[in-house]
Amino acid sequence: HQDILQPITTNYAPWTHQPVCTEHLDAIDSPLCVYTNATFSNGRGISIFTTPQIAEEVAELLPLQDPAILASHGVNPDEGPWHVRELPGKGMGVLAKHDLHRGDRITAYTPCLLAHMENVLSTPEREKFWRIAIDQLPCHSKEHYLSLATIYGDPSVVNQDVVKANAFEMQLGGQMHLAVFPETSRMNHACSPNAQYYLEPSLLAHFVHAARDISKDEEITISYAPPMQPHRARQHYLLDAFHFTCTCSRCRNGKASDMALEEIDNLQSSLGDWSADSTASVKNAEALIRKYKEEGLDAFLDTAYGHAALTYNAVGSVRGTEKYAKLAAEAVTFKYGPSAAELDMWRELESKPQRHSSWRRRKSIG
Ligand SMILES: C[S@@+](CC[C@H](N)C(=O)[O-])C[C@H]1O[C@@H](n2cnc3c(N)ncnc32)[C@H](O)[C@@H]1O
Repeated sequence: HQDILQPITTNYAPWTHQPVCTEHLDAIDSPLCVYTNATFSNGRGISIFTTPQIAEEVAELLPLQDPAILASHGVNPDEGPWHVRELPGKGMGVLAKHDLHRGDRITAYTPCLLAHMENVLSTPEREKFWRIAIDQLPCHSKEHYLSLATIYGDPSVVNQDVVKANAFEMQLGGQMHLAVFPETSRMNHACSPNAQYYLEPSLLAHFVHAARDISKDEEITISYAPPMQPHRARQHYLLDAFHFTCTCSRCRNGKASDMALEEIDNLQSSLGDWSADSTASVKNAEALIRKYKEEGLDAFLDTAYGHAALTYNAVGSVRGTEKYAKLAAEAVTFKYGPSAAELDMWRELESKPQRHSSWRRRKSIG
């Protein structure tokens, strides 16, 4: 009975349970196994359904090697500047506990489930393994997971249903995985969201920051759908993937929002045209930023700020370049995280505008 009484052993370290595996799957040339660390991050726990090779890579990541690393990055706090409430027509939602400023961190959490994206297993087979993954989590995490929203409401596939309604995609070991972050899962969608998220796979974490100022008791929203797609395409995507009809401000005025997108598109084409007869101008760059803000697209301003930085540099304005390269870097950080590849370029442009290939390239245009 010793084994039964002590199911948690160190034999599989850092995993606390013996991995449970499928047979070899030819399509991915590997089995997939459930790996659980039930003590992860002060007993929050984490279960990963992935290949043995990727599990080895994950086991080497800092959060599994050094228990203090997540806390030092402010990940998995006990509480944050938000609370959950029932909202008319949306189920639960997340509201701001107090006023928030653009750039403030809202949530930072690790997932309780990470599952390799595949279409090899049958639905019942996948459910069997994902159920083991969730069952092996500490009680409070399992309960939290099973309390989340579902799409179909079919209890026989509840573990997949929760993933369908709540998962984000996270790249691990070169393969896409689905990740469920229970706290962040309560955030609803808006096509003009006031918050922006990014994933940091090296920390196994998901971060959300305010994309503009948010008032106390205002709902905190993120975008589930590509925000620059036309109204019909966004609606279609949300209905198909999440089974709801979006009634956000941009969707209530679908025609106006499509016209604004067209204007944005035209301005971006003009600013991206480096030929001699380009209509690019700093006036157009400023108009583009205004248009993004009017549409509530603050979370996606990196593109507009980037155009502005290059346009100001192209007419030899160091001040304009510095201002917008800095804002572009900041917007990129909110959207892709502090290790985003584009950051170096904007920082370089901000510190040495004259060295950039765009310097005075349109010196005749004002
Ligand atoms: C990730 S969950 C968001 C939290 C969810 N409202 C809850 O009660 O847990 C996704 C589900 O929330 C609902 N939802 C999200 N955004 C919505 C919106 N803008 N309008 C209506 N329902 C929404 C949909 O049912 C969707 O499938």
